[in-house]
Amino acid sequence: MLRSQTKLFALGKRQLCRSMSKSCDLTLVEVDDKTGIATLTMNKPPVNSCNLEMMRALKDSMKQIEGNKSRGIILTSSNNKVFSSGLDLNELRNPEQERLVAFWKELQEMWLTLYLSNLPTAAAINGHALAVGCVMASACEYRVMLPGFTIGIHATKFGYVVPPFIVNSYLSVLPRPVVERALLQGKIFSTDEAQQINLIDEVANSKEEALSKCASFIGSFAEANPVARALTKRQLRAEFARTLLDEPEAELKESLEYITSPLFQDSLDAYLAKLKSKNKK
Ligand SMILES: CCCCC/C=C\C/C=C\CC/C=C/CC(=O)SCCNC(=O)CCNC(=O)[C@H](O)C(C)(C)COP(=O)(O)OP(=O)(O)OC[C@H]1O[C@@H](n2cnc3c(N)ncnc32)[C@H](O)[C@@H]1OP(=O)(O)O
Repeated sequence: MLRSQTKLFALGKRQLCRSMSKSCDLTLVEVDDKTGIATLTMNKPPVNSCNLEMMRALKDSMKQIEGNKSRGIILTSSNNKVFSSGLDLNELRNPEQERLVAFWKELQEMWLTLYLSNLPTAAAINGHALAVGCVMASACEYRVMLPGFTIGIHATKFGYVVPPFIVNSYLSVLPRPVVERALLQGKIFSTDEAQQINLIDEVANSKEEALSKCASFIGSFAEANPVARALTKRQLRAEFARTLLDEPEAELKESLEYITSPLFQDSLDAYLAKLKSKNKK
């Protein structure tokens, strides 16, 4: 995509600058003037983990793209090894109640905004997509992945119960028996395995090729009336979004109780220690 053909803007600046000093643009949005397709790039070093500010930036960017009358959204990463490492586990560890409430509500809203977007959505998965990273890719309508990476929801492997809307994200892409086995095993798929079970739609050999394949998918709706398309999509997806649309407070309460339980905190401590020790060896 040529720089001259794109409009570039960034969100999350103010939020990030309050809590971190490393970088100031959590998300980047480029709109191709010719196609009208927006590329939404996750840009939170080192591994695009989703903390409160990141999810807010993602949600705000998606709303801004919808408001700008773009023709579609391609979600991707500025990191060429990691699409997203999922929720920022530090947000869940010994959380301060008020921040945890804001964090979980933001997760609910970010997921709903992406899952029910009026626009065609596609993910150019140019790195590992783990847990909520996989959930975000699954919430899109189309997925193109680069070889040599992994994708999946491995929560049960490290002792976490999978929330219903995360189950639904998988169910909107994969058949129920496949979802059941994958979630219960905490299975992480290679690019090839993901293609075999249709968790991803295509494999591309470079990020440029992945973006181009995503753009072609979005272009395939050129003949569809955007309003009719959006309302039909909402109808098709409403069932899986029902819990969060109708009873977000109940889902929040259940999740908060679970996250703050000693059982959850103990397994999180052990998991984080394992993750950190990897880099000390
Ligand atoms: C009864 C009813 C209950 C209903 C249930 C309700 C609620 C349940 C609540 C929660 C359920 C569980 C939900 C889970 C969703 C999630 O998304 S949890 C996130 C899971 N993600 C992971 O496990 C990914 C772990 N990361 C990796 O495997 C690797 O980092 C990587 C992505 C493959 C990249 O590897 P790479 O070698 O490039 O990088 P490093 O490993 O060196 O990482 C760099 C740096 O970043 C830290 N880090 C990585 N991932 C995270 C993360 N997700 N959160 C926080 N920090 C992360 C890592 O520790 C390194 O830090 P450093 O050593 O200090 O440099």
